[in-house]
Parts: sequence; structure tokens; C-alpha cells
Amino acid sequence: MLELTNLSKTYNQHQIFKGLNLAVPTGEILTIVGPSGIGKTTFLKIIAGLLAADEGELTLDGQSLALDGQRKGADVGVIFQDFNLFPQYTVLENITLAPRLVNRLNAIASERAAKKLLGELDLLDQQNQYPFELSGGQKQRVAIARALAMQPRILAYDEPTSGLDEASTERVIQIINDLQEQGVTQLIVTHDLPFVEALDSRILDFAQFTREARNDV
Ligand SMILES: Nc1ncnc2c1ncn2[C@@H]1O[C@H](COP(=O)(O)OP(=O)(O)OP(=O)(O)O)[C@@H](O)[C@H]1O
Repeated sequence: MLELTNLSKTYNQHQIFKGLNLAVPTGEILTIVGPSGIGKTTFLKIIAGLLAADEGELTLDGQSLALDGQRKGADVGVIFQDFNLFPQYTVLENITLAPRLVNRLNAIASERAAKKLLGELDLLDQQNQYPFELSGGQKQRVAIARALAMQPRILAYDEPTSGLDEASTERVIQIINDLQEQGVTQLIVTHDLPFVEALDSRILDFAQFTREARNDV
């Protein structure tokens, strides 16, 4: 269970949200929808440990996760809208880099694990290509493989289907469903309502969620 208590965030004295409380059971898919500029990406980045909150606590199965933007560890993996792949590295290198640097896996072990992931995501033929040589859907799957290589318990996606065609979106849905079966908790910010409908998710209306929290405090 991922539990968030009393989360607040301001940018330059502009309050984005205040007093948010949320519990996400293990294995749940939570889709986060709502108008542009309301703070969904900010929320995701804070949970992923990439951005500091002003206030709040986050626990994963009772263990505290830092919200100061300096988190160590890889409990929450994140997949950005623009993929954020390293352009100077091949697909295989993109995936093995963090396990080698952060988890201190050796080259053989990290490549073995990466190739298994690439096989599962149908990317083995692309392993020696560079990001600029890939389609949008392939980049998206590489970004997912790179996050999964760190074996996160939570995966956070920001607009995972933006710019993808129907077939690529279908594959992302399949990957998300497979991960749910493996017990990975997934948080997905999206504007793509047909995509939301295709998932077996709990839908969080972020506008309503932040409004209610503001009225409660
Ligand atoms: N680094 C920053 N400094 C100052 N303000 C910011 C910063 N990042 C985001 N904001 C502001 O915070 C608000 C929330 O932005 P955020 O990107 O979280 O919204 P969003 O709901 O994800 O929007 P979208 O759906 O368009 O991606 C916006 O008004 C944005 O301009």
C-alpha cells in the first residue's frame, strides 16, 4: 500500500495543492485525469521523489519515502512524456546504465536482465540502435524497460500514450495489464480517455481531488 498524507506544494508562493491524502493499494492502476496546469505532473514528480514537497508524508508498505526531492533508492520508477532517453547511448545501454551505476550490477548481469526485458517488450532487434533511430512507440517501450530494470514497486507514467498510434497504445495497455498481474502499482497521468477506458483502473479526477482537499483543511 502506498499512502500519502497531507501533501502540499507551492511554486513561488502559488499554491498548486494542499492537504492531499491518498491510499493506493498494491497492484492498483490509478489513472489521474484533469485539466491542463492543475498539478498532475507536479504530483507525480513529488511521488517519484524528483521534486520536493512543502509538506507531507509518503509511505510504501509502512516504510517512509523521502519527499524532499533527494530520495535515494528506486522504489518508484518514472516514465516521462518525452521519454528522457539518453541520446548518446544505445537502447541496451539506456537500460543497463542505472542498474550498473546505482545497483552496482556487473556488465554481464545487467545485460542479461536488460535483454530479458527487451524480449518481453519486443525490442530485442532494437537493442543496438540509438533513440533517434526508434519510433515513438519503441521509445516509449524502451522508457518502460529502463524503469523496470530498476525493479520498482511503483511505476509512474506521465502521458504514456501521447503521440502513439493505436497499435502502440494497444501494446502499452498490454504492458500495463501484465505489470498489474505481477503486482506492480501503477500511477498514470493522462488526457487520453479512451486509453483510460481500456484499463481496469481507479480514476482520480485531480480537479475534484484538490478542490475537496482544499475545502477540508
Ligand atoms: N518548475 C516550476 N516553477 C513554477 N511553476 C511551475 C513549475 N512547474 C509547473 N509549474 C506550474 O504549476 C502548475 C501545475 O503544473 P503541472 O505541470 O503539474 O500541471 P499538469 O496538470 O500536469 O498540466 P498538463 O496536463 O498540461 O501537463 C502550472 O500552473 C505550472 O505552470
